[in-house]
Amino acid sequence: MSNTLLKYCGNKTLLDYQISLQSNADYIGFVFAASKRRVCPVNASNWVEMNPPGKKKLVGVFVNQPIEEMIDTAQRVGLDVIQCHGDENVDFMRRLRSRFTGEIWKVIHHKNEDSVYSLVAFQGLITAVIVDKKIGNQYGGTGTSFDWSYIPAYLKVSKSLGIPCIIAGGVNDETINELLFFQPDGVDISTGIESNFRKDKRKMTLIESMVKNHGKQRTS
Ligand SMILES: O=C(O)c1ccccc1NCC(=O)[C@H](O)[C@H](O)COP(=O)(O)O
Repeated sequence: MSNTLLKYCGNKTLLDYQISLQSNADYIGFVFAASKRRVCPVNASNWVEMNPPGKKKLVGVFVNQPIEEMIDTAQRVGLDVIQCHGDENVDFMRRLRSRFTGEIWKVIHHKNEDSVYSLVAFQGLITAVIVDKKIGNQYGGTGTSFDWSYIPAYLKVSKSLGIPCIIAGGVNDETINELLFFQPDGVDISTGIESNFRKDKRKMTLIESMVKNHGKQRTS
């Protein structure tokens, strides 16, 4: 079996969430930030109450939002992970760390080599890093990849900090084999598991078989 962590993000309806629940994903994400995938905490909390996530962990995605809002949403929905997907700085992350006992993930929007080393400043404050692509004021969910030749550098730095490195942006059934070649710790997908803006079970199954087969090749 592959040990690559899998997160399915941007679950926008009860049906999306139920489809993700039936998948082999480790993490299920809700976007609580400005986005076409934004969900309201009351709806997400009702869905979770009706369909408890079992062993899967719930992730809330936020972009430059107040800590109080993150904590309220985390408590209401029962989030295991707060994912800061904006321009949150070290001081903000330190304050969040002192208020939230669960996992905290921080995005790095890859621009250039400096982006790789910007991760070091968050040492001790975050439990995983997500590397993603930002386009204009679209902080995530763009369906577009950053320059993957930088992945080995991100993996090296995150390993030295003792945290997993999760790759996001433009991952789908046509690109995932190329990504798995780099052996990331985790993969985060939103657009690539959708058809007509709704989560697609068939695409998830295809991606999961590729992740599983890749794991087999690595260990045999
Ligand atoms: O998904 C969004 O709409 C979104 C909007 C604003 C900030 C973050 C967002 N998504 C965060 C994620 O974790 C996505 O899975 C990640 O950006 C990858 O997206 P995609 O390229 O669509 O697979």
